Amino acid sequence: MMIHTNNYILNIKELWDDVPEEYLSHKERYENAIKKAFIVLKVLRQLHTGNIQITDHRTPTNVYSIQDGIFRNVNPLLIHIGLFWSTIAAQASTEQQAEWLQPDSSMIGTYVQTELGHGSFIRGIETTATYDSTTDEFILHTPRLSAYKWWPGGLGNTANACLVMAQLYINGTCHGLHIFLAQIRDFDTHKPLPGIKVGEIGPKMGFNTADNGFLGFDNHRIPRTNMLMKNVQVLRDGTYVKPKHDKLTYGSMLLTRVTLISDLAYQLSKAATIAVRYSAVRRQSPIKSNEPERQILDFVSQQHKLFITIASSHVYRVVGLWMWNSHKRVTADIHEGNMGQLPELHALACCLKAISSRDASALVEQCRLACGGHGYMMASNLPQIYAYTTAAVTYEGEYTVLLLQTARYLVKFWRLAAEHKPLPQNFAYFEDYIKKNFEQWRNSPEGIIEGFKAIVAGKTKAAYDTLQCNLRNGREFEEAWNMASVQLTNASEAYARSLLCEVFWKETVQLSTKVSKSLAIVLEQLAELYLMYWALEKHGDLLLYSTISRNDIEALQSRYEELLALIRPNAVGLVDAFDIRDEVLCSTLGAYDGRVYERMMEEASKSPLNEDVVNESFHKYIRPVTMKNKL
Ligand SMILES: CC/C=C\C/C=C\C/C=C\C/C=C\C/C=C\CCCC(=O)SCCNC(=O)CCNC(=O)[C@H](O)C(C)(C)COP(=O)(O)OP(=O)(O)OC[C@H]1O[C@@H](n2cnc3c(N)ncnc32)[C@H](O)[C@@H]1OP(=O)(O)O
Ligand SMILES: Cc1cc2nc3c(=O)[nH]c(=O)nc-3n(C[C@H](O)[C@H](O)[C@H](O)COP(=O)(O)OP(=O)(O)OC[C@H]3O[C@@H](n4cnc5c(N)ncnc54)[C@H](O)[C@@H]3O)c2cc1C
Repeated sequence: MMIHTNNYILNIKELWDDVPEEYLSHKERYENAIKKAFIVLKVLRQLHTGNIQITDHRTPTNVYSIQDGIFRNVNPLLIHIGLFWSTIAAQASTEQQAEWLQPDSSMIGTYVQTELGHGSFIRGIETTATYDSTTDEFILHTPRLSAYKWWPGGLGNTANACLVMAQLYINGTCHGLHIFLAQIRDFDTHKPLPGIKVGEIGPKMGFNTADNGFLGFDNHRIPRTNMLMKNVQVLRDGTYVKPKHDKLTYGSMLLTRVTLISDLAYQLSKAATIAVRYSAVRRQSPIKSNEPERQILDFVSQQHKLFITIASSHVYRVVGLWMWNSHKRVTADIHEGNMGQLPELHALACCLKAISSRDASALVEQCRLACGGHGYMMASNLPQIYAYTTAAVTYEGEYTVLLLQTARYLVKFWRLAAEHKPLPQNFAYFEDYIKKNFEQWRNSPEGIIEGFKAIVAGKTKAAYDTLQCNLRNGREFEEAWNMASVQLTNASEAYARSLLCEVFWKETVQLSTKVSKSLAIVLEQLAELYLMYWALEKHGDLLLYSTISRNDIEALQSRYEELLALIRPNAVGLVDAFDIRDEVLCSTLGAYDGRVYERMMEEASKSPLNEDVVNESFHKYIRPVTMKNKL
């Protein structure tokens, strides 16, 4: 069968709600979401097996973006689709993949890593997998309360299998963290298997249909062949065959961090679409007293809030794709046994995941605030987008923890520079900074990129010097590192920003040669706006570490304001170009037709509190008090 994905899915009636999700209980929400999840899964499986083919020349990610509208919240199978299968595909041996990756598999899985006691510091994970050579099995065990798995999406009620991260023990020796496939519920009855304690963790700020769960093992046995064995093996006699790199087990986190950058770009484009369209419809106060009230989009301060969101969505789309391609390249190298590029990819993924999630949640919130009171309504969908986006600052590697990973990488290169050892080309600017080869400031995108590199060098130097000073004062390395950690995270953040500016500008300039002149102008305006915005935000750092002057900053401010005016006529066109359907935006404020007030009234009429003209609580609680007072 040939289908157009959007039309096909939009026509599946059971996927679309009559009653807004906010009015359902926690349990009803899950049940509604799981019904839809299995309809979506069926479509994905049909696409995968080729039973249905799409005519819109896109990939299953098309289904992924439409699902934001279907679920409004989160697909309870997100981790099953996004992490369970991809981890098996990346880390299981060919034989294991042949057995487990069947399109008609009974397994509904999840990725079970975090515990009540440990999330960031995964070496501290306490769940054990002990090899029993007499039976050729691993025994999974939760030794204490803090070792209970806590958080995995889909675990609460849905999954019947999972990939568990546990400490591997063979003959009393701990070999560190490894991944094991464990069945946790009966495929037929769905009851937890003996030795399994599993449940749901309760309501959260968002992700309320994600079915996050807890899990404990009481000496639960699984076959030896259930350890994921592509990169590392345990043989029948208990021999441990080491991986080529001991962090290959962490590969799923790396991949998800890379994927997330593009997902956050998409969330930003949704928020920008809602806020810009609303700002074109909403009129509030005249600019000159004798004129009619103006669209709030005409206020320059409103443009300042919104155009950076449009630009940031483009930045993360471009950089997300750039990282995706790097990941593909490095993975191919790893297949060939070359691990050389893995540390760089890890360092980039860490800081870019951290900054993209932090930027995205701040900008989504900025869009919500830019919609005034109406942005506070659930029906605007901005609160839900915020709750979804801000979770990404924490999951898949907490913000600060990831920035500190990138700092390790920066400090290594700074040490090389300080010791006058050869540096890779992309860190040659460290040497320039040490030799005080400062470029004359240029008020241009290229000049700003150079300025950001000077900030990275200056902040890495400051962090490194503090670290050395702490060491000289007799501190042990880890303690000295902790004492310098504020400066270290600052250096990482600056590094991420310089990468974002450089990659976005270079890719935009390249893209501009391939599109029409009029489109190229707008794309370059957006890219320039992004660079100017951040140069102004970080002007204090530029003054500290580059050769910028006060006059240069004033000139940047003028150019920035000029860019806001240049982008204003295209603002609505730019968000329309994100091409997000009303059914996906789910917003009274952001629909294409601009019927904001009509939609708000229509949505309000769905409130159960409007079902009765007089709510029965009046008779029970209000009247006895108010009537008594009258007497
Ligand atoms: C229809 C649907 C279709 C598609 C969907 C597709 C995609 C989905 C898209 C988006 C997903 C959206 C939503 C998902 C929602 C929720 C998902 C949430 C899932 C989770 O949260 S899973 C749990 C994640 N947990 C973490 O991330 C924990 C964070 N902690 C760590 O990663 C590590 O502990 C650490 C990196 C902080 C430190 O590790 P360590 O202590 O073992 O290591 P050291 O600090 O000692 O470092 C040693 C050395 O190793 C290097 N290193 C560390 N990690 C890696 C790595 N991953 N790769 C390579 N190298 C690594 C480190 O740099 C050190 O090197 P050095 O040379 O010594 O400096
Ligand atoms: C919505 C959601 C979905 C999730 N889904 C899954 C899932 O499917 N599977 C799964 O396994 N997990 C999942 N998680 C768990 C998630 O990965 C962890 O919460 C995350 O990795 C952070 O770990 P933590 O909660 O232990 O935070 P902590 O590490 O306890 O962080 C608390 C504070 O301590 C600071 N801190 C911690 N260590 C350091 C350090 N070394 N240096 C400096 N500061 C430090 C942090 O910066 C932070 O400020 C999910 C979480 C959420 C919120």
